[in-house]
Amino acid sequence: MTVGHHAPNPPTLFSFSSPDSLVLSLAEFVLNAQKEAITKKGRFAIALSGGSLPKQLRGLIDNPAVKWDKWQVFYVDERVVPLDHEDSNHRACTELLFSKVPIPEGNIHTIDPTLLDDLDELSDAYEQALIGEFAQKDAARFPVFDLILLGMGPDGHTASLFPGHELLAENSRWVAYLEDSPKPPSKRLTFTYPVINHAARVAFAATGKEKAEILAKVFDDPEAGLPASRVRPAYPGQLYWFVDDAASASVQFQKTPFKL
Ligand SMILES: O=C1O[C@H](COP(=O)(O)O)[C@@H](O)[C@H](O)[C@H]1O
Repeated sequence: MTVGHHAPNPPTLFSFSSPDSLVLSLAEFVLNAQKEAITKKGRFAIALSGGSLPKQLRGLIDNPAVKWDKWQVFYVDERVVPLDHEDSNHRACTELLFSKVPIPEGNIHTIDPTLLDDLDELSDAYEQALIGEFAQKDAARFPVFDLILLGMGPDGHTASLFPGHELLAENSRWVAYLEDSPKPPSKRLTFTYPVINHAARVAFAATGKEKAEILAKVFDDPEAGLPASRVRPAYPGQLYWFVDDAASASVQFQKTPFKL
């Protein structure tokens, strides 16, 4: 990727009147990213969030166009709990998506559940898994995911990057941990902005009127520096938002009719 001196591309905001149209369009969008990635590189590197995101991916289930064997899946953030714990993002993605599709287990990169007692080791090991997938880390290089899918909490957090937290300023580590998450559980691992903002495409999915006030702030007051506003993929990366009309009701920023 040539980052150069270009300003980041502006975000594209898609707002849908029904949950089903959002889900179907998001599936179409993921498939388009998958096709482009497989054509170029023979595999599709994608990172998923937890929270409400996994259920928005149900349009991929029973979809014959998905090349599951080509997917390499990482988690944007993960709670430091066993993989079958009810708070685990991996568990949520497995229950709502992976258990229903033929993805090879080895293509899903979870945190190492044997390292839950040592957060340094746990985050280093996850960073090593990224390095293994994306070649050697050096000062000038970052992993370039084909697609990173994010959610946004009602406080404007994304991944496990929370308003006012020191990790918002992390600019060298790819994976970091926190022990003071304001949203339980308190111990978490998260991709940092250097990873999120070097993806080829980043897409948020956020729905419901409880997200309306914060979504307006993210779009119309980006200087406030909310975690979700700080997602600005480096050029030529693209940023998309898939929201419903309830969430976008107060946003002044221009909405775009969905098309690929
Ligand atoms: O704690 C988390 O929250 C965010 C947002 O969740 P949502 O339920 O409001 O969509 C999520 O994206 C992240 O992966 C998760 O760990």
